[in-house]
Amino acid sequence: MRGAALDLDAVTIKFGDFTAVDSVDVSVRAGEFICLLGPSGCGKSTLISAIAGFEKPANGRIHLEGQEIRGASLDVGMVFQSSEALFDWLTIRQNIEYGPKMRGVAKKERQALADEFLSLVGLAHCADQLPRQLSGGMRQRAQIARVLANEPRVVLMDEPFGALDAQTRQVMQQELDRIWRTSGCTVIFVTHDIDEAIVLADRILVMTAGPEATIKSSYDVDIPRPRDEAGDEAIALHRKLREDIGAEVRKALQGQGLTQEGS
Ligand SMILES: Nc1ncnc2c1ncn2[C@@H]1O[C@H](COP(=O)(O)OP(=O)(O)OP(=O)(O)O)[C@@H](O)[C@H]1O
Repeated sequence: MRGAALDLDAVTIKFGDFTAVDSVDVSVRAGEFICLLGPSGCGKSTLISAIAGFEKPANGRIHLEGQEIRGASLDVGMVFQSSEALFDWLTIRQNIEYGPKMRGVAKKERQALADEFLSLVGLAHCADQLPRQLSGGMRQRAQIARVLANEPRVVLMDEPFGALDAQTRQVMQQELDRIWRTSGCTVIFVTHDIDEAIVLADRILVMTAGPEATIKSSYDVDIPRPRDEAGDEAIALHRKLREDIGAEVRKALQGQGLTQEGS
């Protein structure tokens, strides 16, 4: 699997007269791990929906390795927060084989793909179970395997660990770090959790409060992997990000009339 470069050029996304995202410019390197942070409701999901080809920008363009993204494609996979995205009547193996089957991959080859990704996410022993028989963390691993079995070049993740308890979340972050390095794909990961972004990202992008949200700042994370969120560098970066995002959250709350100016 090979990651793809992405170029977002003046991307604006509207819902009717409402401009959710305004003029976003971002270049992502092939194989890069980007985390997207920002106040609740600023437009993170909207932006990655446009990269997935689910939303069409009102202005601007998104290119994957120079090809304009005009709709959903197998090059871009999406992992959602809810593991209900799995088909609950299919076994884990059948869920993983579903995408390859739909694109006409022969039975033997898709069985091999399923074996490869079941083993990559550590679920080989659960292949024949149904999603409801697995824990939340295991279901999220199955979702990741299902997406990777389509051999995407870019994986978009919308708060994939948001519903997990703190311990499971930490294990899943370590697992994702390993899976990403093995698979080589480009990842864009939406999260509310600053520590999660610090542990995972090559680069963290902070969005402004919406409407008309855009990219406010970009932080290269040069801390050696595997990372410890309690290390000095991580703590210093956490502080900077908290201030940066906090200013946007206050703006968003003021916009909703919920705080006084300067509070
Ligand atoms: N289909 C839609 N129709 C109209 N407005 C929408 C639609 N989808 C999103 N919005 C609006 O666009 C803005 C951005 O929403 P979005 O879900 O992208 O934010 P977010 O940063 O992902 O939020 P959160 O962090 O809470 O998940 C919000 O004001 C939201 O109400």
